[in-house]
Amino acid sequence: MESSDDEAPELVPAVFRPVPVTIITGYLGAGKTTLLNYILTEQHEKRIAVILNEFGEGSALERSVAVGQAGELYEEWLELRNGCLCCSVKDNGVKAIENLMTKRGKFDYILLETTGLADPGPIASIFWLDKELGSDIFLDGIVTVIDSKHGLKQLGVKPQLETSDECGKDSLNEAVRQVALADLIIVNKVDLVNQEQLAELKKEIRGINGAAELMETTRCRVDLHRILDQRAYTGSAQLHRLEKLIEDVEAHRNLQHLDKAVVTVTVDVPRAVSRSGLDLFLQKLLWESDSVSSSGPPLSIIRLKGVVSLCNEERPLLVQAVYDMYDTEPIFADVGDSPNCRFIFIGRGLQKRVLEDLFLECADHEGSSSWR
Ligand SMILES: Nc1nc2c(ncn2[C@@H]2O[C@H](COP(=O)(O)OP(=O)(O)OP(=O)(O)O)[C@@H](O)[C@H]2O)c(=O)[nH]1
Ligand SMILES: [Zn+2]
Repeated sequence: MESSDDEAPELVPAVFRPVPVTIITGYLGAGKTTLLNYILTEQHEKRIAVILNEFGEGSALERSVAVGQAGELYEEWLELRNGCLCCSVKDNGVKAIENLMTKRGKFDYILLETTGLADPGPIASIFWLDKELGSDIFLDGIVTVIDSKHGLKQLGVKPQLETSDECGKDSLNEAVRQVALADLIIVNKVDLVNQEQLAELKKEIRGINGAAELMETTRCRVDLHRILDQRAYTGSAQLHRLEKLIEDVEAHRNLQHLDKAVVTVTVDVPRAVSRSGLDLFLQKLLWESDSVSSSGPPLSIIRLKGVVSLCNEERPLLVQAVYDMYDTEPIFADVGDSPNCRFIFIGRGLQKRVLEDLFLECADHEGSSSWR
């Protein structure tokens, strides 16, 4: 067949908006699938795609399902490579999402359920690492479900003995990592415990992550508006959110024990920072943490959020990190005459003073930085 120049294209490419992804994590049996099903049946506004990441015995399959408004399902099964969970999860996660993206336009939200033993960090980082995917989708937030009855035991009230696994990553209890990385924590199965047990668990959770929102549920029945569209990793709303978070963290400060493995610490400095100073600070903190604290326990960051005023810039910068990866985004907010830099750090071996000193040491740094 011949084609002529004046032939009009039959299809005009649709303009898609980036799709938000909410990661649902939580220890074995906490209620992740219950939450997923609840969301799928309760909400009627969005067309939701689901990626399940079940590493069951024998059948290592990853499944992604897109649910249309009319209830129709689009299913996708992906074979998972054998091998170490934390190493393969990124590749497979990317694969699952890419597969799903071929059905773009059929859904406007993605829920991703991790296996109960997964560290959500590597999965969350997919959305930052892959710039191509980054224009299609973005991380909306991490929701961690906790079993009220077994949560304390799973968190290991005493800090775990730290050993190394094959991946060279020291094995911090996965349940603790899930709590540390959460933007929203659902304390589920409250029907199975009494008030004292619940209070003790909440205290433990707050001791680890003082910055996440916390909700109590039975069968994960929650107000869906508080789960979906959190925008925990993007946008100007973060400034106000962060202010509130810092208040919350400070309010829970007395719950934090020094011997705790993972804690939340806030730092608030009433000054601006140079762009290269900020990069230097983040790089030292996240990539060269061994050299940061000379005394005390080794420092490691699991999660970081911050809003900083930059020298010679009107717009402040939103800073986010998950483990050793960080990202920055200018936000629309007026810093006015009182520039400042505020951070929330969640991690191990964190001392407010050490973090403040490191920041001040880097703040005026001028020079080229190859990383932005
Ligand atoms: N009593 C009680 N049981 C619950 C509640 N929420 C969930 N369950 C039950 O707990 C069990 C585990 O729930 P799931 O939703 O499958 O948990 P999950 O986190 O997806 O589990 P895995 O995927 O195996 O890690 C199921 O039998 C649920 O019916 C609750 O609030 N109270
Ligand atoms: Zn499940």
